[in-house]
Amino acid sequence: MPFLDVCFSPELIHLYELKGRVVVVVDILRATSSMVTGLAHGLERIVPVSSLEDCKLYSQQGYLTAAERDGKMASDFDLGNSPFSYMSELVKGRTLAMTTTNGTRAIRLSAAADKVVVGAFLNLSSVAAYLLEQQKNVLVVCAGWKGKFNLEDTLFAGALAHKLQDSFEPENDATLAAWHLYETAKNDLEGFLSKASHVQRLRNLDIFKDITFCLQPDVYDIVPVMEGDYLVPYTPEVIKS
Ligand SMILES: O=C(O)[C@H](CS(=O)(=O)O)OP(=O)(O)O
Ligand SMILES: [Mg+2]
Repeated sequence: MPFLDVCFSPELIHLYELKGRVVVVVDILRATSSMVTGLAHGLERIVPVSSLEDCKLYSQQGYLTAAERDGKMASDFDLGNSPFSYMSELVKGRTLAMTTTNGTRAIRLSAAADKVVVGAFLNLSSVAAYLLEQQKNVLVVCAGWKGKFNLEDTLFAGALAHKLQDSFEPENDATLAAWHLYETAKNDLEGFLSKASHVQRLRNLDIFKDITFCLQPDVYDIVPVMEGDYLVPYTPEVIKS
């Protein structure tokens, strides 16, 4: 049986052998939830970039651009980091260059993996189906917050471990911890997260509906998969049928 492991912060990623694994990068609030939403609403592809400067260069090439720092949309870009802005007609058929505080960095740090995909509660079952298709060891990389642990990404890792419990073996205590945390929280994710740091940070910015939206399971059936420099949408066969 393949293994499922969890890396609680991008700062710990150097401890893991990425080669031979599928990495699932998760940033529930809000980067990976927004990526899934955008690709499900017709974005053609997304290039995750690390810096605001690099993102700006893409705009000179005619790309749509999205940039967020400290929860706020950076000025002079087309989109921020709210999933609701990724539902607009503006995204259809376009390529997006995107940079966020935590999520896009975690994706770039995972590049050495055999495959890098993007997970969120919004596409939880599709990510599980994709991993069943691949049959390789999995590492869930939690984007966390500025190098620190967060609850919401760990809950996603636990939810995925629950979904895959008959087909993937927990590699160590990190997976077991995420599994138990999700077991405790699963009946009321939003209530469980009410004191979580980033939930409070977003509330202080008057961002409420994003939190509720990002915690919904299985709204979309696509999995963003990294192909070269771009995330493109993929729908697993079992989800299609
Ligand atoms: O926009 C977000 O939700 C966060 C902002 S931050 O963590 O407060 O800087 O960015 P993300 O990269 O999606 O974690
Ligand atoms: Mg985040």
